[in-house]
Order: sequence, then structure tokens, then C-alpha cells
Amino acid sequence: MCTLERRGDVFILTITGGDEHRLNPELIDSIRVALARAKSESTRSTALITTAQGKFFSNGYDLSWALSDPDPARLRSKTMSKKLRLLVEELISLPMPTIAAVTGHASAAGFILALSHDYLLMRKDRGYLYMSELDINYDIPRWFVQVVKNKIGSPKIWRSVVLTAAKITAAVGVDWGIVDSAHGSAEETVDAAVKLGMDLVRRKWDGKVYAANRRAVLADVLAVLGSDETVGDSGEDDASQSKVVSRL
Ligand SMILES: CCCCCCCCCCCCC/C=C/C(=O)SCCNC(=O)CCNC(=O)[C@H](O)C(C)(C)COP(=O)(O)OP(=O)(O)OC[C@H]1O[C@@H](n2cnc3c(N)ncnc32)[C@H](O)[C@@H]1OP(=O)(O)O
Repeated sequence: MCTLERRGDVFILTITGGDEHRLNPELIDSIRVALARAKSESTRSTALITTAQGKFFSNGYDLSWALSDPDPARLRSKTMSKKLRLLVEELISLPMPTIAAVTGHASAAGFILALSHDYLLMRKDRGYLYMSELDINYDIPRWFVQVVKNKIGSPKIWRSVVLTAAKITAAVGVDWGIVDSAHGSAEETVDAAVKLGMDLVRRKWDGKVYAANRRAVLADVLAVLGSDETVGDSGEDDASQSKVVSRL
């Protein structure tokens, strides 16, 4: 699950445990509760850092949980997708700057979670940013692509990220304009994130204005997030399931 601590004027949301931090409803809700608490305690001088314990930031959706869905209507995958979209919208609407301190692998939905922060700092000694859908035979959701396009400036990099499923190290991420800065270890990454957060809170921006302006910058993502993208008809065979679930 996750914890929320306050270090001076910076909130640190940590996804805890040594597992893959797969994004299922339980973990997503735990993160959302922490965000709501940070929001309730926010002032003109606060910032949020999201990080994780272990070798994963988040290895993406909890596919085994979703695939074990007894409901032919695939309610589990719809629930997982809807909750992640709510979480991303809440991050985009948070009245304070947000920083992802990526201290481990961030795959697919986990990569999207990291990208949904204003800043992305990453350890350079290990960890990949990895949009893995092509490698695991799933169509990428349109809203994932919208996040990639909003956050990454070059169509050639979109192609590398989505159409080659590149395993992107921090150094390459800096090169490609995805990672703001690369650091020697998980601890150094979090320390750098705290320093960045403290620098940002010194500007004493009005959180409501910050959130409104971020929503304007990410209006294209919000527009796609909100559209009711549901899974297609049930009962399709495995081969076509990726088509079925591609609109999650
Ligand atoms: C059918 C109806 C129901 C539908 C059900 C589905 C519902 C959901 C629909 C999906 C919709 C599409 C959208 C999908 C979203 C998702 O999130 S789906 C899930 C996505 N997740 C994944 O695909 C998992 C991907 N992860 C991995 O493949 C691996 O975990 C990893 C990221 C590649 C890491 O590998 P791992 O072995 O786990 O870890 P490590 O041992 O740390 O690393 C492997 C080797 O790499 C070396 N390494 C690590 N970092 C670096 C670095 N920065 N630089 C260089 N090398 C590095 C590391 O040392 C290891 O090397 P070796 O020791 O030599 O192996």
C-alpha cells in the first residue's frame, strides 16, 4: 500500500513493500486516499513527491487480478482502468507541484503514473521506464497515448516509447526529454526530489491557480480521460481480448 509523510513543506507519498506495486483497485485507492489527505493539508507552500520502496516504482496494472475476473463483463478490468483514470485526474488537479521520484521500474500503467506528475526524477543505476504493451500483446489505451504525447515532445520518441517498447534508463530518459534529472541511487533521487520540492514551494504559488493552470496545460489528457472508454463485448477469445480491452 502507501504511506504519506511530511518533510517540512513537502509531502512524500511512498508506495510501500518489496513487490511489483501492481496497480489494482486496492493500491490505487490507497494512493488516492493519500492524495486526498495531502490536498486537505495543502497550503500555499506545499509540494508532493511520489516514490516507492524496492526495485519497482510500479510494474503496471495487476493483470493476474484482472484476468482472474469471474464476471464475463470484465468488471475488474473496467474498475482498474476507471480508478487509475480517477487517480490521474486527481494528480492533475492537485493544488501543489508534483514530483515522481522513480526509484525502480515503471511499466505501462506504472509509467503513466510517473508521467502524470509535473516532474520526473529517476535513479540511474537501475530501473526502466517501459511502455510494455507491444511486448505483452495489449493495445495501448488511447488515454495512455495522450499522456505520452502531452509529456514527451517528439513524435520520434513517441514511436520509440510505444512502438518499440523501449526499456528506457534514466540516462536515456534525460536524453529523450522524459526524465528531468538522473541520480546515483534511490536515496539520492528522493533527496533531489525534496530539494526540488522545497525550491518550488518557496515561490508560494496559490495552489488553486497552480492546479487550474496545470489542468489547462493537460486539457487534452483530461478530455480523453473523461470519455467513458469501456471494454468491448465479453466472450471473445484470448487472441481478440487485446482488442476487447484496448480501450481501457
Ligand atoms: C481478458 C479480459 C480481461 C482483461 C484483463 C486486462 C486488463 C488490463 C488491460 C490492459 C490494457 C493495456 C494497458 C496496459 C497496462 C498495464 O500496465 S499492463 C501490465 C504492464 N506490466 C508489464 O508488462 C511488466 C513489465 N515488466 C518487466 O518486463 C520487468 O519487470 C522489467 C521491467 C523488464 C524488469 O525486469 P525484472 O527482471 O523484473 O527486474 P530487474 O532484475 O531489476 O531487471 C532486469 C535486468 O535489467 C537490468 N537492469 C535494470 N535496470 C537497469 C538499468 N537502469 N540499466 C541497465 N540494466 C538494468 C537488471 O540488472 C537485470 O539484468 P540481469 O540481472 O542481467 O537480468
